[in-house]
Formats: sequence, C-alpha cells, structure tokens
Amino acid sequence: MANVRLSSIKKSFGKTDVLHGISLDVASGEFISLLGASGCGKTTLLRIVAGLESVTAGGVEIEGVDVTRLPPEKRDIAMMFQSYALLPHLSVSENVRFPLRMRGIGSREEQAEKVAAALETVQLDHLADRRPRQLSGGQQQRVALARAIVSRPKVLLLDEPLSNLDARLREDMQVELIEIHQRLGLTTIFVTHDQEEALSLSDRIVLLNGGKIEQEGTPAEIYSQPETGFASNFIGSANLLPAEIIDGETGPVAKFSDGQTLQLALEVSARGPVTIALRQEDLSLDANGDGPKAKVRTRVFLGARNRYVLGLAGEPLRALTANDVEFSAGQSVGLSIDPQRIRVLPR
Ligand SMILES: Nc1ncnc2c1ncn2[C@@H]1O[C@H](COP(=O)(O)OP(=O)(O)OP(=O)(O)O)[C@@H](O)[C@H]1O
Repeated sequence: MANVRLSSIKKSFGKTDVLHGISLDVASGEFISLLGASGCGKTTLLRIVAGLESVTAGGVEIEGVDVTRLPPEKRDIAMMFQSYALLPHLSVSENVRFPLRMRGIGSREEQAEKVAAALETVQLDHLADRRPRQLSGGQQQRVALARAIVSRPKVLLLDEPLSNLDARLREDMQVELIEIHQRLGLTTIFVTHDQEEALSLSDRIVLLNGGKIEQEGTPAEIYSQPETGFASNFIGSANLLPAEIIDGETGPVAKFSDGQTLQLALEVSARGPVTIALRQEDLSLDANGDGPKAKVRTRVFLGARNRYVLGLAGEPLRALTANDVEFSAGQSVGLSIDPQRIRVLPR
C-alpha cells in the first residue's frame, strides 16, 4: 500500500493556478524529493500533505485513509521547515518534548524516554539542558529534527531544512539525514531546489515544473535519462543545442546550424529537428580533436575544475574539465563525447 497517495491535486490562490493536477504515490519508508525551481509549487504541495493548506481539487490519503479534510494534528505527520522556530525559553529536551505534550502522547516517563531516544538519534543527548541560543545553527537544526521525529510520525515532511546551513555543515547534515532515514525508515517527503541534494538523498525524485510533474524516477534515471529539455537543464545543467538528425556515413549524426556534425549512437531512431543535450561534465576538449570545433570564449577557475564557455554554431556551450586543462580565449578546440552520453530530445 502506498503510504501517501496524492490524487489529481489542484490548487489555486484566487485566480492563480499553482498546482495543475499532481498524482503521486509514496511507498512506506521511501525518501522522496520534490525538486524544482522557486515558485513551482513544492512548498504548497508539501503544505497540502501536512494539512496546512486546503486543496482546490483532488485528495490526500495516508495509509489508505482519506485525510483531505483532516486538520494537521489528525494526520500523524511531522514537518520541519527552513526556519526551525525553536522555543527560546525552553531547554533542548523541552523543545523536543513539545509535540508529545501538545498531543498528549504517553506518560511523563514515556515522553522522557522518547525525547532521550530522539536526542540520541541526532547526537545531542549531551546538550539536553541547554537553551536554543546556547547552540550553534547546526545544533539548533538537529534539535528541530529531533522534535520532528520524536513522535515517530507516519510521514516526515522536510521543507528545505538544510538551506540555512553553510556548505560544510550542510554536507554533514545530508549524511546524517541519510543515516537517520536508514535507521528509522520514516516515509519522508523532502522539498529542495538543489539538484545535488535531491540526487544524493533520495530514493526517488519528483521533478516539478510550473505546478506539474515534469519527470519522476530514481536519481540515476533522472540524471542519465532526462526526458525533456527542462529536466536535462535542471539536473546537471546540460547544454541544449538545436540540431537536425541526418544519416551520416557511420549512422545518425546531429547536424548543427553551422554544418558541423556530431556522431550519435547507432540506436538513435529520430530524424529531423531535435534538441541535443550535452552535459558539461561529459564533454572532452582537445586542441587537435577531430569532433566539431568550438571556439573558447572564457575560462572560469573553480578550484578542482575549470569551466570553459565555448561557442558552437552561435550557441554558448559549457564544459567542465580538469583544472590543468589550459586553453586561451579565441582558440579553436575539438569536442568529443561518448555517443551513449548524448541525449536526443524532441524539439
Ligand atoms: N498563500 C498564498 N497566496 C497566494 N499565492 C501563493 C500563496 N502561497 C504560494 N503562492 C504562490 O504559489 C506559487 C508556488 O509557491 P510555492 O511556495 O509552493 O513554491 P516553491 O516551489 O515552494 O518555491 P520556493 O522554493 O521559492 O519556496 C508561487 O507563485 C507563490 O507566489
């Protein structure tokens, strides 16, 4: 049974349609990410699951029970936001106990046991008596996480919970979230606009675009088989180039507007106008390469890598290389790419 089932959810605010019919099953114990650009409706969808927002049409089921009209406290879910809103006058353990108290779950002793277990899960048991202001941002984040998991909700909803943390802490918390999820097996819906975060954390990614599901699949599927230009560009920020597929001497080739061609995999059956998606990290540059020639426009030094911006058939083309690959502006370089890594998308 699906743990969470969303059926044809629509949401409008006044005359603005924000969600256009979202259907989604989340399996028990699954970690799913709602990924998309700002304004695509991720938070609205999460708030609908939580019961903080009503639907305009459609329904929400949790473990087979229709909860569409139930208030948040009757849904057995927990939500953690970007701003974690701890109560400043309460200690860490009192903050974590708060949802148990509000819902009258268990005796005082049972509550204390649950609080201790939740604090241990997020490795904060030694700071139980501190006040929030005596903690670092990352520690406060963990208190909020402990508070969210203390009642072992059926569904854990996380809305960009790591976006206030600096890069290093964020990576640590990502690893911690994965471990906690593995240990507790909570069904989790995670909202993010960060593709790397979605790729590294999720069992499944649901890519949203303008209030609709653009594509869903495992991180590997979404990364290596994007089905649309939007998906290719959003995940791994691919280069999207207009081209025409024609039959070359050794199978299909993509012909660009300047007449240059790029070899495609033999099994590509499309012919005619298409969009070719080339990932930045899949392109190799070689001064003497025999692939299509592109002209170097700029180089951006990224530390471990270089990003080159080149021009191919009048279109900008970005390529990531090792940091010791040196070309100068204006230089013409040959491109090569494994034909299997080239995605052909309908135009
Ligand atoms: N209460 C509201 N009243 C009117 N419009 C709203 C309301 N809440 C959200 N919206 C609009 O709905 C759209 C989707 O908002 P939502 O917050 O769900 O997007 P999001 O994908 O989570 O974006 P972000 O990553 O920026 O939070 C936006 O255009 C937003 O302005």
